[in-house]
Amino acid sequence: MTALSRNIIAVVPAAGVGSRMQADRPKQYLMLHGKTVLEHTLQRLLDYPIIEKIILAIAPNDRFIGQLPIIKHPKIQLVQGGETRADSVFAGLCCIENPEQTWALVHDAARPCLRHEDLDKLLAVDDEHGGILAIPAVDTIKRAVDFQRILCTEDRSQLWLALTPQFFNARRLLGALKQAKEAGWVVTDEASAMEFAGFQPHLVAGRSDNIKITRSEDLALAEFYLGRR
Ligand SMILES: Nc1ccn([C@@H]2O[C@H](COP(=O)(O)OP(=O)(O)OP(=O)(O)O)[C@@H](O)[C@H]2O)c(=O)n1
Ligand SMILES: C[C@](O)(CO)[C@H](O)COP(=O)(O)O
Repeated sequence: MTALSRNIIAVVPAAGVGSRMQADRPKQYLMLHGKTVLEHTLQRLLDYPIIEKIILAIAPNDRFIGQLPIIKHPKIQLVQGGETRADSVFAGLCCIENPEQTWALVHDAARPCLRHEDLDKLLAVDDEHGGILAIPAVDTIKRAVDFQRILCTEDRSQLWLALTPQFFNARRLLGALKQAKEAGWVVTDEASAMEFAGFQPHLVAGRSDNIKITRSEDLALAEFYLGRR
């Protein structure tokens, strides 16, 4: 299948509670430059023309989404998320009408600083393995024992930190997520399900400012990054 013949649909998991943020609301609804984190993320995807549709997975009890005018955009479809991030992604993928001909671009709602230059690089991937944005490890990495004592230092020359978006043929990803769940395999990103299914996704070097807003100290950094051209 050539890159030109495939449809591209974004799936945005946004059904988390943001427990590590310890805020008064889920972190995707915290404000940066007068807009919610989710609005920033959605706008980055809406502004990238070859993304045909955005399937947004939200929590069943989400009481904030209705306050965001952006969700009225014709390209955005809401779906109920699940217990885990992988469940939310799976629910979004199930809304794709033609998964054989569609590639899913899965991107965390909590990563609002995504740049189109990284999407250009990631969307060049079009083989069965798919690919993810990632950054090579730049710090020394330690493996710990139970009481946070150093067990050993890892060889970081082949270690990368996975980001999102992660980009896969939707039918293959649906099958991989189903297979991993049935086997009780813990899936923290889409690539780990694809790996479990025997694929070796490409690592596409991305920008280190594509941060995931996780803890309170990440907000100021995200605000700084969003303020830059
Ligand atoms: N059941 C879940 C859990 C997470 N997510 C989404 O997956 C992304 C990455 O997850 P994470 O950063 O862990 O978000 P939370 O689960 O909300 O954070 P925490 O683990 O601190 O509770 C977020 O956009 C989050 O909204 C989701 O759609 N469904
Ligand atoms: C998908 C991800 O952002 C890749 O690094 C990460 O695995 C999400 O982890 P989280 O604990 O659900 O934030």
